[in-house]
Amino acid sequence: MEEADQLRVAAKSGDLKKVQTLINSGADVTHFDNEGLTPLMHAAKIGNAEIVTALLESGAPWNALTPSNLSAGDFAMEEGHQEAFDLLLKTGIQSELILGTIARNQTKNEYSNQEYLQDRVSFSEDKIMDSESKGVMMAWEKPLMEAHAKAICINGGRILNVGFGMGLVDTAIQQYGPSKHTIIEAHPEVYKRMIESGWGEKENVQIVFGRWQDVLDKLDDRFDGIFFDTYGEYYEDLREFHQNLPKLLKPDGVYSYFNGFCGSNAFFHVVYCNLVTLEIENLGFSTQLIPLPVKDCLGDDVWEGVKQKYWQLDTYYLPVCQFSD
Ligand SMILES: C[S@@+](CC[C@H](N)C(=O)[O-])C[C@H]1O[C@@H](n2cnc3c(N)ncnc32)[C@H](O)[C@@H]1O
Repeated sequence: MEEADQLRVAAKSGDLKKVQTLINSGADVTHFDNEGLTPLMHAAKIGNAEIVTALLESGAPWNALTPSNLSAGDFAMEEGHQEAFDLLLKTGIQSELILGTIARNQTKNEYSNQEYLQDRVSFSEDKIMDSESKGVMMAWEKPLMEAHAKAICINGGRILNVGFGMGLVDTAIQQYGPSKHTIIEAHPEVYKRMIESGWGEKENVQIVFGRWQDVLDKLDDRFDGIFFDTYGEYYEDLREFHQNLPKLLKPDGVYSYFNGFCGSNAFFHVVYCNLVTLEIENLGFSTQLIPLPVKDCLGDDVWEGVKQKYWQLDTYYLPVCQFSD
C-alpha cells in the first residue's frame, strides 16, 4: 500500500502512532482518496482530536473540500465532535486572519467591485442581476431584510443604510418612521431607479450617490441604526467599513450587516461569523447572532436563471452589534 493510502487508513481508524510515523516519513497529508476525502476529513469524521492536531500541524489544509463541497470542519460539525470542531475552527480563523493581513499589505490598484459598478444590471420583479447573471439582490431575502430593519430601528432616530438594491430593507426601515433615513448607493442604474420610484421625494430620506468609501466623510452626524449590504465586495471591504463604525454609530446605536459570507458551506460560514465577531469586538462592539430559519424562503424555483446560489444554508445568523459596556 502506498504511504498516502496508509495514512488514510491510519487516520480513519484513529491510529495516532501510525499517523505520526507516516507524517515523519513524509507521507502526503494533502492527498485526496478515491472518495475525494483527505486524511484530515477522516480524522474529523471520527472526532480524533489528536490526529486532527497532528495533521494540521504538518500542513494538512483545513479548507480542502470534497466533491460535494464539504470540509473537515463540516464533518466534525455534522458528527458533533466538539474538540475536533474547535481545533478546525481555531485554525480556520487564524489562517483567515493571516491571509487578511497579507491582503492588506499588498497594494490595491483597483477596488473590489469596480467592474460591477460600471456594468449594466437587469431588474425584474424578484431580483436584480449583474451582467454575468449573478444575483445582486433577490426577493427571497425580504424576511431577512425586514428582520434587519427591525433590529436597527429599535431606537428610532437617524438610520443609515449602505446599498439600496431592491429597496427591501429601506421599505421596511420606512415603516418605523425614522427621523432621518440616509441611503448610500453607488450603482448608477440602481440610483436612477431609486429616483424614478420616488425615493428622492420622501421627506425623511437623504440619498447619497457614490461608493461608501468615497462618501462616508460627507455624512454630517452619527446614527442610531446602521445597516450594511453591498455587492461584489469582499470581507476586507466589510472590515474597512467596520473601522468607521466607532465614529458613525451613536453610543446606544445598533449596527447590523448582511451576514452572507461563505453562504454555501456551513463550516466556512461559522469561521466567518466568528472572524467578524472577533474583529468587531476589537473595535469595542459586542455581537449577538440571532438564528433565523430560511429554508422556507428558498423554494425550488428561486435560483432559476441565476448563475450562483450564494446561499444554501438552512439558518441565517442575523448580527446585532452594539458598543460593549
Ligand atoms: C445586495 S444589494 C442591497 C440590497 C438591499 N439590502 C435590499 O434590501 O434590497 C447591494 C447594493 O449595494 C450597492 N453597492 C455595491 N457596492 C457599493 C459601494 N461600494 N457603496 C455603495 N453601494 C454599493 C449595489 O449597487 C447594490 O444596489
